[in-house]
Amino acid sequence: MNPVDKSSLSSTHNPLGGVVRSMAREPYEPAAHELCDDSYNTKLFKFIKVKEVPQQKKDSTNGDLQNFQCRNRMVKSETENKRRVNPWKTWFLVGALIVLLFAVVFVPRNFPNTSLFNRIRSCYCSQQGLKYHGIVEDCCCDYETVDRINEDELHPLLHKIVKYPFFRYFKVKLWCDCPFWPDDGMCRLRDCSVCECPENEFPEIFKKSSSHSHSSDDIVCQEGKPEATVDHEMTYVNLQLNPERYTGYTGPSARRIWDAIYTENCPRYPSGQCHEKRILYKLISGLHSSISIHIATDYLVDEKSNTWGQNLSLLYDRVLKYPERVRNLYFTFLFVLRSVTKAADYLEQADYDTGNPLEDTNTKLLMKKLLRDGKLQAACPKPFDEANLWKGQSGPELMQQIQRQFRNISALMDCVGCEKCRLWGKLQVLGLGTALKILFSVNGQEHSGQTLHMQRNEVIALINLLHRLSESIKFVHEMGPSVERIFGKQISSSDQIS
Ligand SMILES: Cc1cc2nc3c(=O)[nH]c(=O)nc-3n(C[C@H](O)[C@H](O)[C@H](O)COP(=O)(O)OP(=O)(O)OC[C@H]3O[C@@H](n4cnc5c(N)ncnc54)[C@H](O)[C@@H]3O)c2cc1C
Repeated sequence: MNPVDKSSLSSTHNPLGGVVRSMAREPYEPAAHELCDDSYNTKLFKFIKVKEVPQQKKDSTNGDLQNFQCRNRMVKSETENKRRVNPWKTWFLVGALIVLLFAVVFVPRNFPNTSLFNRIRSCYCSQQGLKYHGIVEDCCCDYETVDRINEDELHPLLHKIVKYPFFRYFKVKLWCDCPFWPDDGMCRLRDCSVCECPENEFPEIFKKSSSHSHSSDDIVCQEGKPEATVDHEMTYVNLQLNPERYTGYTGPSARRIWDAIYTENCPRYPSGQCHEKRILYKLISGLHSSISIHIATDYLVDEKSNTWGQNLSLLYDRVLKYPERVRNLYFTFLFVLRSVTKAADYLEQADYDTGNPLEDTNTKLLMKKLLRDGKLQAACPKPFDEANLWKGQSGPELMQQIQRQFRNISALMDCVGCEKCRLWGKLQVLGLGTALKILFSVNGQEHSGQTLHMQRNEVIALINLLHRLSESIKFVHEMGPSVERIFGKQISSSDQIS
């Protein structure tokens, strides 16, 4: 071989911006990457062979390059020999590779609760710096799975379902007296008020009572005064026209209600206390987070020009800054999701008739898809395990205590001083109550031994609540990390200044 012309060593740039190296080389001492780049085989060659090439050969007459090529050939042929001699080794390696691939790709996707893989995954996630990873507390599903399944399956389905007539008309008694204190709430925005449906808008069939598989709705004012239960006070509201969003309802009135809920009806038991006691607090806190998230995502950013948009600092200040509130949101979502899947047989058979055959058939089909979703069942078969709750000697007593507290919380919704907040407050509290009722039931039996039964309004509330929570989870998952980076930094740098 001719001596190498150094000018031919020059590198050129390829059109994609990478560097293309000339083939010619200087007399050879092989570059590190040529002998041991990260390819497994090259390392194998190096390991097996380099020692066995006699040193004199390297320095012999044909020069280093030939030496290297020769050495490489030798290494290869040696390896090939070894392969020929021992084919089991190759098969063993291929087998190991397949098992590894199976373990990394298939098992975690299909058996997300396999503890070994959860551990591997949580290690991986903590390396990625994710704040929420591992199993959602007291639940049977991890954060990553919830995010994935919500984004791919649940949210798109729920988003369609709630638009169908059956789910978009909610029957509500918006004006009841507050049973605890004189009404004090005043909402300053026009957006506080609810636009009620005209008589001819909501499905005729809803007006007729119990000719359906759902029993007729029996809505009384929560303070339980029968004289207040006059049907003309009932209102049908089109939820699609009255979205949950910022209303300007704030100050002492709103604060008083949250305080009453937390301090009197679902105190925050220290962790370590029996988890039945903490459940109600976590459910309400998760719901509170979701309400705050909806305020933040649909906010009146400029009152003068009536411009609506996102308020990310509010999202951070009220929810993201407190990881416990985010965790409670995931908990509440899984709790409600479990109640929906537990009641799957009932909900699948339910009558979604609104007098519009095409839309009603679609509602039924989508509900079936939601209830029997294969990916959900594979990834998170039992989002929450209620089997161990309310057991033991104090079980029945605890259950009654929660029911009592929950009735009080429902009654407090009549004290919410803003119509639209009251509408969504009542709907979501009814949804939570329905979820509890389903999970209190054993094998579809309510406690008196009666078969589980749901009113139409309860089904509407349950599914709309699940949709609200699903939307909040989606938003936190998509926006959370960047909002935390921006606002978390601002806070820590202002902490440093002060
Ligand atoms: C039932 C209900 C429905 C409402 N719906 C709407 C609505 O649709 N649109 C609207 O604009 N306003 C709504 N509001 C008002 C809204 O929730 C706030 O009360 C209001 O915006 C004032 O917020 P704040 O900053 O004072 O904190 P608030 O949200 O009122 O919180 C009060 C206190 O509760 C604690 N807290 C806050 N979040 C959590 C949590 N996730 N878990 C545990 N503790 C928590 C904190 O100590 C906080 O200081 C509603 C209020 C109620 C009671």
